[in-house]
Parts: sequence; C-alpha cells; structure tokens
Amino acid sequence: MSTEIRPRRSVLYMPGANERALEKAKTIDADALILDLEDSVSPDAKETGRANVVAAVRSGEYGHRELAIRVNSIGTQWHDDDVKAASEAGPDAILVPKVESAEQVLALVAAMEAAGAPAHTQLWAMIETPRALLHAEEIAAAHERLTVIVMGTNDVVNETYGLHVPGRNAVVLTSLAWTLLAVRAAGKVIIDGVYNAVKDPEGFDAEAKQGREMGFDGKTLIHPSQVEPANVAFSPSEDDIERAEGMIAAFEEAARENKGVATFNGKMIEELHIRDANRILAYAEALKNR
Ligand SMILES: CC(C)(COP(=O)(O)OP(=O)(O)OC[C@H]1O[C@@H](n2cnc3c(N)ncnc32)[C@H](O)[C@@H]1OP(=O)(O)O)[C@@H](O)C(=O)NCCC(=O)NCCSC(=O)C[C@H](O)C(=O)O
Ligand SMILES: [Mg+2]
Repeated sequence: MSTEIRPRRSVLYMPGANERALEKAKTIDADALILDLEDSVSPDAKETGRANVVAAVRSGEYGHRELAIRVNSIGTQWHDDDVKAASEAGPDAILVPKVESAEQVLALVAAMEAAGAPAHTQLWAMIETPRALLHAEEIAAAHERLTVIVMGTNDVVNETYGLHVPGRNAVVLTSLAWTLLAVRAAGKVIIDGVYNAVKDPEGFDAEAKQGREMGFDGKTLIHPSQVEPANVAFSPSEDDIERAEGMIAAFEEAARENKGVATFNGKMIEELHIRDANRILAYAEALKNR
C-alpha cells in the first residue's frame, strides 16, 4: 500500500465531448477530474470526445488536479480504442466502468501495458453492478496497479430496480458499506457515488456527510457547485485537528506514567485512537502543502 497522501475529496466528472467544461475545469478547485467517455457522451460524439480528452491530458494545463479518463465499458465497440488512446496519452489514471471480476482487472492491466501506458498511469475501477458487488473483494485486491475504486450508485439503483431516496436506500447503503470493507481490506482508496440533484445543496451536504461518516475518501461530483462542499465535507475541520492534537498530548502524558490508556474530553483513548489522530494531522498537513 502506498503511504503517499493524495487528497481525493472532490472528484469531478465532465463529459469528454463538452469542450467548455474541459476548459472550465482548469480553474475549478477539484482534487481530481474524470474526463468521461462513457455515459455522458452520446454514441455519435465518442470519437470527438476521445480526441478531446487525449488533448486535455497532453495539454499539461490542469495543475495539481489528478486526471483520469473514464473509458467505455468492456465489450462495447469503443472500449479497446479508448484504452489504447488513454494509455498513450498517459493520464494519472484510466477509470473503467462496470468492472465485474479479478480476471477483467488483469486483462485491463495487460491491455494498458500492451498500449505502452506509462508507469504513473494507475487503473481505477468502478463497482456498480450486482455481479461486481458480489466480487468486490477479489476486484479490489486483483492487482497493485488498481489503486482506486469508484462507486457507481446510479447504476446500482438501476440494476437493482430500486429508487433514489434521501439518505439512500438499504441496497445502496449495503453496497457502499460492503465495497468499502473490501477496499479497506485491500488497503486502497474508495470514492463515493454522485448526487444527481445539482440544485439541491442541502441534499448534497447531507449525502457528502454520510459518505464521510462511512469512511469514504471523497465523492464523485457532476457540477462545479459541488466541489467546495465536498472539499469541506472530506477535510478535517479545525475541531478535528484540535481534538487530534489534544488526544496525542493526553496520551503522551499517560505514557510518561507508563499507562497505555488515557481519557480526553471524558472519552477513553488508546494507541489505536492515536493512530487515527496522527492520520488526521498528516492529512491536514498534506492539504496545507498541496
Ligand atoms: C448536470 C449538467 C448537465 C448541468 O449542466 P448545465 O445546466 O449546463 O450547468 P450550468 O449551466 O449550471 O453550468 C455552469 C457552468 O459550469 C460548467 N460546468 C457544468 N458542469 C460541469 C462539469 N461537470 N465540469 C466542468 N464544468 C462544468 C458549464 O459549462 C458552465 O460553464 P460556463 O458556461 O463557462 O459558465 C452538467 O453539469 C454536466 O454535464 N455534468 C457532468 C455530467 C457527467 O459527466 N455525467 C457522467 C458522470 S456521472 C455517472 O456516470 C454516474 C455513475 O456511472 C453511476 O452509475 O452513478
Ligand atoms: Mg455508472
């Protein structure tokens, strides 16, 4: 597992065929951008979209933002050409939707290598179908080049014939929790799904908070207005930082008295809480130095 802290609080999708959005993204404070060739690009715009996203990656004009190209899914008429073009362009990552097995992960890594993808280009995979959910553990652990799992909650709802409801339905929550366990067991990164109602900031905040509480590293987004709220939701707050520092100080004092347990603000703290406190401080430091 890599020890580098790479914030992925806000991961903004944009249609690869929308040149205005690709241009605008150069000034949006998202941690990562997903240049999409799949669902947001109509069949007759797939070739234009592919040329646009390759040019965007090659432009080198996106600063600190991590760049991923989302290719069309395995088995579609565009998939092979997308993977080849994306591998040659060398973004930070190639995101493959609807991955369903470890074998597919291995085949994708082989296709990237055959197309000459540079070493820095990671594989990201989406988990968004029932079959993928049932194979989440083997997918997440299939290869070290696969570093990030992205949830596709629209497809989960679609494929299970469910409904989008505030707070998310039980199947979506189960899918999120289940995949999060699989990804953490593999020591990798997991990003929550999108919130479709672009004009509902309160609903977005509630869903981002829910994702943060579950342990997601960040949220995928569909509109620039969702970036700042996601950055806030997935950053340690001033209170979090103060609490982490207080816990470390209290634990150090207890350790000087040869105690392995202490209290801070009336709550028990042990070594494991200090690991979490250190993780929060390291993350806050990484954000400051970004
Ligand atoms: C959702 C949208 C179609 C809304 O578009 P629109 O009504 O045009 O938005 P605005 O007029 O409010 O836009 C204001 C300006 O911001 C730019 N913009 C809009 N969206 C983006 C974006 N995503 N990235 C960058 N810039 C963006 C507009 O160009 C305007 O700029 P300007 O004119 O200069 O002021 C639209 O937001 C959109 O297309 N969003 C992305 C949709 C997308 O990528 N969908 C696919 C990914 S989601 C998915 O597939 C889910 C997953 O697989 C699952 O299963 O869940
Ligand atoms: Mg999807």
